[in-house]
Amino acid sequence: MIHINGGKEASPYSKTILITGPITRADRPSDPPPAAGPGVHEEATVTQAARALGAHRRDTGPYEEGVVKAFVLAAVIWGVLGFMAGDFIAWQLAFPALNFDTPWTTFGRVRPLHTSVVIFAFGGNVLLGTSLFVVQRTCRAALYGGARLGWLVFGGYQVFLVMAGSGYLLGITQGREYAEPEWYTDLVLTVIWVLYLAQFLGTLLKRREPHIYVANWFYLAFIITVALLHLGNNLAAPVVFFGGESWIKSYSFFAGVQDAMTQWWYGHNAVGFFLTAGFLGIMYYFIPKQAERPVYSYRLSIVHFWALIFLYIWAGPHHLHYTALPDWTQTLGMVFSIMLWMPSWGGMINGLMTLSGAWDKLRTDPVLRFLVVSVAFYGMSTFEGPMMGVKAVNALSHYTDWTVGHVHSGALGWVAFVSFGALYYLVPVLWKKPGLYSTALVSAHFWIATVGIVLYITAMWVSGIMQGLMWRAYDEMGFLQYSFLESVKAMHPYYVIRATGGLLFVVGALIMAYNITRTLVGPAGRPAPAPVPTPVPTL
Ligand code: HEM
Ligand code: HEM
Ligand SMILES: [Cu+2]
Repeated sequence: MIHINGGKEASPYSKTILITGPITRADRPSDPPPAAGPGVHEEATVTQAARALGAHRRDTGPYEEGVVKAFVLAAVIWGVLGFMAGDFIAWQLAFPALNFDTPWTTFGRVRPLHTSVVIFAFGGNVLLGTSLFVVQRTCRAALYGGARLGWLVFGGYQVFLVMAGSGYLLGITQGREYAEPEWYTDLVLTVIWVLYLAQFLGTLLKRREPHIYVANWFYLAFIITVALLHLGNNLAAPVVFFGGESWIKSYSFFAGVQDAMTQWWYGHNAVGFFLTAGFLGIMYYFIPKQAERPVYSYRLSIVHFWALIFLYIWAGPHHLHYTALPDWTQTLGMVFSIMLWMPSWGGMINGLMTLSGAWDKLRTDPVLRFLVVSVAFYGMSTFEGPMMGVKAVNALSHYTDWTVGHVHSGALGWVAFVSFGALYYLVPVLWKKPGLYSTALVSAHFWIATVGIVLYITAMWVSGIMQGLMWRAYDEMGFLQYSFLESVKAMHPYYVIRATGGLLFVVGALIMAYNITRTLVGPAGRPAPAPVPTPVPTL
């Protein structure tokens, strides 16, 4: 049934049609039949959620967008740099001469530079930018703390990134994966993160929309959990407090296997909350917006949220199978890894099925293609992950390139693709352009990057499994059949393929940077092709 404003679902938005029930053909004869599935039955929640999601259609209130623009541009710049660093180390693995025999350019230093730039600089700027955009729009409230706090968070975060990245190249590291910065850089991040939390939470609290849209739940879980992880993992004592050459060096509060577990509690949950929960927030806002459809099932999104955050926290020990970690802890990690498959696929289904009734848009809208394919990659890597969490499988995959392939199907296919989709969505909206400079270039980016990912991960599957099998092969006398060096040599062709795939990914990102730049500086921008008329019933 449809209530025009003034019906029993009294709404502050005049002239707004609020749809509180399943749309039937009788209501709007031109509409396609409602999509099947739980979505159409969750009347109250769906209406609230759809209202939160669509709030800004009616309200162009004074949102703080300057800082969001800055995050978007920073993400593009850091992204290109981080992908280039990744491809550089990929070529180094194929051709070691590229280490150039200087300490600053060796694999050992550039590798953490790569991981930190792509995760924290590219991914981080995407997350901070989109979260500050989404929370304002879905809460119908301007940023708490205003532009001043926003710019403080933005500037402070970039300072942290430069401090961390330059430290790696100079050889300053505490050697904890994905948490390499030393204590003084950690402290800077702590302050910035608290300010960011205050800004996000403050905006939530002053919301004018009663419902807290699910994307904000995911963002909030990301912000709070990353704070806890950061504090727990970085508990360390500087060796010398004042003066001396070693003032930057510190030692962890933990020792031995406890230290290993702390690191992987952090490392695993950095994947779960930085690379997953935050980006699911992006999925839940940008896919419905770009597809112009409501989320497939709002109820599933809530089950998805609680199941995911509850299960993720326990699976960290799968990074330490067959180590000194007690056996029961490893088994716990394995069991929770397998259970994680379910909420992950719940999320994937919710994202994909949001397109029900709008699949045809994939033909004409490459931005939506990025978003949807990212969810497919999310589904793939969250199937592969639980499988690799099984001890018997991990016995083969651990220490091999299979792990690196798994990482990048998540990182390139899911994290980077969903980010590209969000960035392409945001640029015309933020800069108030009729559309992107070129949809054809978005399509080119999509295909080039997709081929790049496929080359990357298939090469890693082959080389990873080959490594694992070569390392465990014995001859009839019981000796190892291959020396380590033989396995390294066997990897060479696959490293070349991976680096070529990486090059394609970089080319794609440069195309994006060009397209976005032309959109910003060019004449008002070429209008996007007229969208295929689609009914937008429940938004
Ligand atoms: C052009 C794109 C990229 C290329 C060519 C690339 C290449 C590489 C290479 C060669 C390594 C080292 C692998 C090893 O030690 O054997 C690596 C590690 C890593 N990269 Fe990338 N990368 C790219 C993009 C990304 C992105 C976008 C992310 C995250 C959002 C990412 C996250 C990581 C992580 C987490 C590792 C560490 C993996 C592990 O320890 O298992 N990479 N990358
Ligand atoms: C249900 C979800 C997932 C599970 C159960 C899972 C499980 C695993 C397992 C078992 C490993 C190998 C540990 C080892 O042998 O050292 C691993 C490594 C990794 N996974 Fe996942 N994974 C999941 C999803 C993802 C996603 C979506 C991403 C990226 C966005 C990701 C990023 C990583 C990274 C970066 C590593 C490498 C860590 C390192 O050794 O440096 N995972 N994961
Ligand atoms: Cu993990």
